[in-house]
Amino acid sequence: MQRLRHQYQDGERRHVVLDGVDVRFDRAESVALLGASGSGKSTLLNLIAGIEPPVAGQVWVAGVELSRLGERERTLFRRRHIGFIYQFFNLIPNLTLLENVRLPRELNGARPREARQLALDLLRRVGLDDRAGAYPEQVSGGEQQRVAIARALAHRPALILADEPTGSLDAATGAEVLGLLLDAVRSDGTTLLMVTHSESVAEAAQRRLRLTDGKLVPA
Ligand SMILES: Nc1ncnc2c1ncn2[C@@H]1O[C@H](COP(=O)(O)OP(=O)(O)OP(=O)(O)O)[C@@H](O)[C@H]1O
Repeated sequence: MQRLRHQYQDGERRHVVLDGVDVRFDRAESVALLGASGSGKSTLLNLIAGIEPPVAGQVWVAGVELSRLGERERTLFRRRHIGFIYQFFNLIPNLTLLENVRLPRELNGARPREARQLALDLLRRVGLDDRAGAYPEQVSGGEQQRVAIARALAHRPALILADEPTGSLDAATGAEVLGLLLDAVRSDGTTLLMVTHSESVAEAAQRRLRLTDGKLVPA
């Protein structure tokens, strides 16, 4: 990302959230993003995902500068190259765990059999292949987050954006979920950028950055 700037209009006032953010993430790197509430962490993730275009500056992901893409292309790009993990899992409630995990692969055009096999492999990897036919509400929060990780990995993304992935889990379950994410970084060469308020989660990442006054600084 280069000289990223973003602001929101608040009536007459301009609220500058990002004020010249320059950063580069490498393959197979895990980065924790810290910052006070309202410092712009979610805004930064949205810009990196191409959900919102920055007011100024450039975002490059997997060799592509996102502002060169139209909105539909950005959606396809996101589906292909970025995995998302949220604090509250965001699984689709009326799909089974297996169906949740196979969906991204199918949206990217994989054959149903291939998508199913990969989804089963991923559920095995997070230790939940025996619950493949269950629905999200039938499993615990930690298990739902493990499924969300399997889902985020299904299309082999270059980048995983995780917004407080352990924020709603107890310490032991959070540590387990974090371990799975870091495994993906090591074994798949994925880049992981995760927002966290937890110092212990941040300590587990290779690099720690803090958003403060619109700038990104080492933490
Ligand atoms: N769509 C919007 N319109 C106007 N202001 C916004 C919008 N989205 C965010 N903001 C403002 O921009 C600032 C940064 O918000 P953002 O959600 O990125 O912070 P955050 O660091 O993720 O906070 P938290 O840790 O509480 O989730 C906040 O002051 C917020 O009120």
